[in-house]
Amino acid sequence: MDHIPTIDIAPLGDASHTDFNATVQAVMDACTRIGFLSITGTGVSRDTVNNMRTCVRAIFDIDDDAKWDQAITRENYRGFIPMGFFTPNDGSGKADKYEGYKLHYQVDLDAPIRRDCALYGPNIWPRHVPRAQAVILDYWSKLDGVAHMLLGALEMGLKLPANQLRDAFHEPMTNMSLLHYPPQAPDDTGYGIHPHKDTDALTIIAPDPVGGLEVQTRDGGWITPDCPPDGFVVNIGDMLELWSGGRLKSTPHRVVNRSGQERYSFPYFAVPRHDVVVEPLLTPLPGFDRPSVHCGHWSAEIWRTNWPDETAHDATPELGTLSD
Ligand SMILES: O=C(O)CCC(=O)C(=O)O
Ligand SMILES: [Fe+2]
Repeated sequence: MDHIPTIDIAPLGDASHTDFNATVQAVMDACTRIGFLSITGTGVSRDTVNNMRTCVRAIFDIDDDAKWDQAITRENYRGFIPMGFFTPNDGSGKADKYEGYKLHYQVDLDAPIRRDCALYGPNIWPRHVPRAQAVILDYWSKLDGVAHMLLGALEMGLKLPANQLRDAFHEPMTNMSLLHYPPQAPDDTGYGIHPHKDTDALTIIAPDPVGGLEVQTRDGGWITPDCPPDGFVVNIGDMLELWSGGRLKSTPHRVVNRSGQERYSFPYFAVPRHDVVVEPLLTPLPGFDRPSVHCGHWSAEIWRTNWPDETAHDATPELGTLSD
């Protein structure tokens, strides 16, 4: 059976560490086999994560009416995402059972990069939780560091030139979703989040102790990552799969909240800069044949096709679907 390993990544912080190469290899094995791993030794404290979880809970703890005037719009995919907004494109019509709050890499309104890509900009910070901006940006910068370390290990494991991946993440389109999943009744056949693959490069999640994340194995079963309380779950998204010519695996996963408790999650999605074109950096594995992805166009398509009345163009990248 496939297995999601727990790896202490502390040795990655020091190239002369005796366990450096073994840690790179362990990360590679996980990413090439199941595409998921749990990590410890990140240097991100339990207090940082708990602080973030408390903040996320407070953000959702207001009346629905107040959420609507800080909600996402077609022009700006930032702010509250109402419960039931996202439905899977499998025709089942069953909406996912979560509400969200969308955040993107923070830049000022007058930042030069906005002249090249208008998707960049300031976030909508929740008015009712004044500390949210500081707490979230602190968490975000710590996860930037963790992502950087993992990307360095993958460069080494894939035998790419140093910084080839990491250089794509200056002024990135990295984003976060704050998520609240109400408990689902035992006989509820729906999902918190329906089975999907992540469309980004790399996702990092501090799992809610109430559980609920499930990962598909190669034989079609579902397993739950084992993650220590101070750990994070990491998974490869479609962009790293594409960069690696199919070596690193983007694996379907889903959320079902049968805990009887409220579940809060705040995935960090590492996405390269707008002008990066993701295409294989190595000869693709036999049978791996995917079109390249322009990060800015791809992000614009995600923003547009979020809306139920917008349909994908022929040119919409086939990322994140379970059909390919
Ligand atoms: O909430 C989680 O644990 C997973 C969320 C997820 O898979 C996603 O937002 O892509
Ligand atoms: Fe996901």
